[in-house]
Amino acid sequence: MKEKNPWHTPVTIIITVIGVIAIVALVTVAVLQNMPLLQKYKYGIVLDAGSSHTSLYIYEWPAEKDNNTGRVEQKHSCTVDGPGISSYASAPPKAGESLRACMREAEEWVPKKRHHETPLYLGATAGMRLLDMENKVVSDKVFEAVKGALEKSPFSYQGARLLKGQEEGAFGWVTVNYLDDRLKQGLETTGALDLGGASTQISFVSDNYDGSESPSNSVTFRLYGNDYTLYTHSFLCYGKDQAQRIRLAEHTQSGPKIVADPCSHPGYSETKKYSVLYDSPCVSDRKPQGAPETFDHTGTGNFQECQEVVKKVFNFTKCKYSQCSFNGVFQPILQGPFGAFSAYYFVMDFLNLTDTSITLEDVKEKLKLYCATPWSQIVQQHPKTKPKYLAEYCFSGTYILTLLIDGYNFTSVSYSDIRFIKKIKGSDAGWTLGYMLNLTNMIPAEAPDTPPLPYAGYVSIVTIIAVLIFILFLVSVRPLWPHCSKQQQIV
Ligand SMILES: Nc1ccn([C@@H]2O[C@H](COP(=O)(O)OP(=O)(O)O)[C@@H](O)[C@H]2O)c(=O)n1
Ligand SMILES: [Ca+2]
Repeated sequence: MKEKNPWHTPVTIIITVIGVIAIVALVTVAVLQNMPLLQKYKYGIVLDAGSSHTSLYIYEWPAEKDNNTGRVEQKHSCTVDGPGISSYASAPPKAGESLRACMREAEEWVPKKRHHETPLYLGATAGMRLLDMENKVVSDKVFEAVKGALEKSPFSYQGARLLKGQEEGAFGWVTVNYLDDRLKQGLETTGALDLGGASTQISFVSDNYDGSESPSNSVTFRLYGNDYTLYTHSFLCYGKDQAQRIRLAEHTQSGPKIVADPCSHPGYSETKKYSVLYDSPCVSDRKPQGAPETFDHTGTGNFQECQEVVKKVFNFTKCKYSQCSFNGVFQPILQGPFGAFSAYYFVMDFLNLTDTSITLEDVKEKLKLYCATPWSQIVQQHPKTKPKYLAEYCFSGTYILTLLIDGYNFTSVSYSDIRFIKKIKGSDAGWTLGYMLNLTNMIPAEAPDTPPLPYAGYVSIVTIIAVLIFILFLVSVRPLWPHCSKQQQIV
């Protein structure tokens, strides 16, 4: 008669069932507890009130990772119809109204339940800096109008203010390096070159610059545990639209009726008003006395002569520092790769010159041919581009080369370190993202604590260990298994 082991059936079954349930529960709890929360997103909105136009940017990031890195992305952008807010000096309320369509668009892009917690910022740059210098009362009225419009939105309005040139340069640098993932990884940084309509910024880190020479050009950051001393400078009036005015002011000092301009195409001819040309603090003190009301702006299309005229916009004579860029402004030795965005990109893209593997000599040759092309041909080749913009690419291309080479001291070798960029990983290069990251404290000073294992590795290890424990357990209770009991009996 078989002797029945009183332990083996009910006990092993119960132990096994409890063991399985315990392991499943352990793994489930561990996995659920540490699982990234369902992907919920947060949003931030920044309006870039530039001299020529206003753009609205919506940024998005996973809700549980406010403090983490490389995750903020541009979700949408909207270009405000009409000119920049500084152009509404004679009718400030219209500056506020102009923002309405883009604000509505933003309401559609940001999920309704996030509206009230979405920070909304407006930063104004050189157009408003000039208006502020010209007429503070009017610039305050324009700010009041845009504030009124933004306060009415369902978002969490955080203020509309004039950015300092230094902030504009530094936040452009933060944007470029954040998007390139250079800050978190502590890699060599990329310099930032921003060309606007009314001002231009250059920002870079140089081993030769510790901030002691010309401290007003230094901005220090501690980001992800790394210290940076950034050199930055903003040249007011050296955006391409104001530089164009300064250059034409050179031509019109004697108040002529006809201006033969080497930076305009042969056959170009347009009647322009002296009062409009000189309506800017960048040139208003040079307005010729007794000039006629208008002048005929005609083109001769000569690149070399255009270069000569453009060079006169810069003052290279005085420098009280160890070295300067221009106008007596300190600049350390250029270092590292550079990203050139905004109008640098728009102009070079139009001229098919964004590829910097094209040598500087070839770039000049191409520009020479372009400037010499008759205006009628240019208009015919670009039927969709507004003639107002089309008329200026020869000047703008020449200005960009002169600013880079003669102004900032790029050489035919270091020119190839420049990348002309519009976007990095889907987000526009510009100061807005860096501005928002700073104001929302989204870049920590110290490197964030990261879990020692990635999530998938953690789940795998918990599962493997649990299964191993279970197998060990089964092996340890093996003598209680039915067939083992039998074998013991036979022996
Ligand atoms: N599609 C575009 C958009 C802007 N732009 C130019 O890019 C510049 C942008 O300057 P901005 O409005 O940001 O002016 P700032 O306040 O930065 O000086 C202006 O000169 C525009 O004419 C362009 O050339 N093509
Ligand atoms: Ca700008």
